[in-house]
Amino acid sequence: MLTEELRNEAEPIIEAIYNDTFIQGLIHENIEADAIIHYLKADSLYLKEFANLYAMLIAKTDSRETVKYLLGQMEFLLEGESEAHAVLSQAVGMTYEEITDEGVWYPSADHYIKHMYFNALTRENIAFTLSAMVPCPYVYRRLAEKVMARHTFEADHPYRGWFEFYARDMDDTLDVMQTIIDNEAEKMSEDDLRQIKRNFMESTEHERRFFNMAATKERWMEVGIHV
Ligand SMILES: Cc1ncc(CN)c(N)n1
Repeated sequence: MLTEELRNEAEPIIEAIYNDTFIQGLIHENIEADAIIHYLKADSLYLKEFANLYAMLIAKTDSRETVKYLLGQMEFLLEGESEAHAVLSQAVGMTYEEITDEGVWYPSADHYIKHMYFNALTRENIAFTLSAMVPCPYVYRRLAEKVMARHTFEADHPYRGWFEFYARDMDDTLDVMQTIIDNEAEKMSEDDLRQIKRNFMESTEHERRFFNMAATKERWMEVGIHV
């Protein structure tokens, strides 16, 4: 199936994310507090836009079942993955609200989100946007699986809860998204299939860039334009 092929092709990028500074910093508890704060400021806005994208897809589908699924996903996102974010904000000794009362819009997060909006705004078939959205739950679950398989965390490890949150089955999310994509892919032209694949692989790389954006505390050059 198409999504199985995509998951296999994404594996080396996810392995690279595992070896990059941010995840290694969480595992070895030597990540800078500023990098975590940078991540949370960006991620709070990212999740808000992700919920908006689900809303756009609701308007495009005529399947009641898909509408119910998308609404459920919005609900979950509007919780903002608070459990995972709480682990990180606790580790830096601040509340999530303090850190994210002004979320900040950094270049790599901007690129990732606009990649998804481009598909939502130019394609009627929701499979195109979903193929750009599915690496969001998939990469995090695959990363957490790798970490939990390779490391044993003490009960008091500050980031254990973060990995456990994402290792916990997001199966229903992923299965539904992947089923919709695989079903739509059956009827697609070669060109459209290439676009579906590009969307998925680019978003997988955007996930890597997002973590590196936080690790390097990436900002816009023109500070006057952005906070
Ligand atoms: C950028 C990003 N990608 C994925 C996730 C996990 N849903 C997240 N919280 N943030």
